[in-house]
Amino acid sequence: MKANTAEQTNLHRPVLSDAAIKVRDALINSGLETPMIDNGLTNEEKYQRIKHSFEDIVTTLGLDLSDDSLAETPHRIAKMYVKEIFSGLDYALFPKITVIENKMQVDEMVKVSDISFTSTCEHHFVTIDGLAKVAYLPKTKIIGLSKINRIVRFFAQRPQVQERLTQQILVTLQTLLETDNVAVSISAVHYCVKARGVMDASSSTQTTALGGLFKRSDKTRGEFLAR
Ligand SMILES: Nc1nc2c(ncn2[C@@H]2O[C@H](COP(=O)(O)OP(=O)(O)OP(=O)(O)O)[C@@H](O)[C@H]2O)c(=O)[nH]1
Ligand SMILES: [Zn+2]
Repeated sequence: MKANTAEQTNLHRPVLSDAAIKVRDALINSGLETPMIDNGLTNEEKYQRIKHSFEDIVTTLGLDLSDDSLAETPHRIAKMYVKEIFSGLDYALFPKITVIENKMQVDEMVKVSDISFTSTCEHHFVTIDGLAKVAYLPKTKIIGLSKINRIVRFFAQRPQVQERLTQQILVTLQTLLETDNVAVSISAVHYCVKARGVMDASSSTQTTALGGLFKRSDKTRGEFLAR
């Protein structure tokens, strides 16, 4: 679906930060971008269409949309999709990144553990509940710690597969920190495995993405993988 003219589309398009543009380009170039199409829709138009589609789904299931508990459900889902659980599809919402020069010449590992997130499985659109661990060896740049959590959350707010989420966080930090020496590990419970289908309530999935020294050096990898 195309908007009427390119100019009209651009009017609705917020300016992206330099960091968001760099990260988006790096993901496209590495083949790790989420498969997306440019349908030219504004967030308001997306909300309206999703709301309308969910009215259809709810009534097709035979539920009564005039019931006061259900009446607002299509609105709630549309709002949740666009503004909350899939908001990471919109690079205009990429977190403001604070990167500072490594004047203190830190060269030992910076590691952030137990970053909690929820995401959504792109095969079934149900919850993924996970913890991420992220580390890097500073080169010329140091990143504000909370920005690591925000980057994890941003990419989690998309329909995802865990392997891609892990790699997207890796490439994003490599791009912003200008070093290959980054590592990401995620442990997550997939509700498409737990709450439906095979109905396994106890399994979890571990994925790891390693760059530079984290891949090449047993010692660095060991230090990252240890708690
Ligand atoms: N590799 C990977 N697979 C995932 C992830 N999330 C869900 N899946 C799997 O995607 C697969 C989709 O398989 P299908 O056979 O097409 O779907 P299905 O019939 O609903 O499969 P079941 O879940 O086995 O009932 C399932 O095996 C899911 O467990 C993920 O993050 N990574
Ligand atoms: Zn799934």
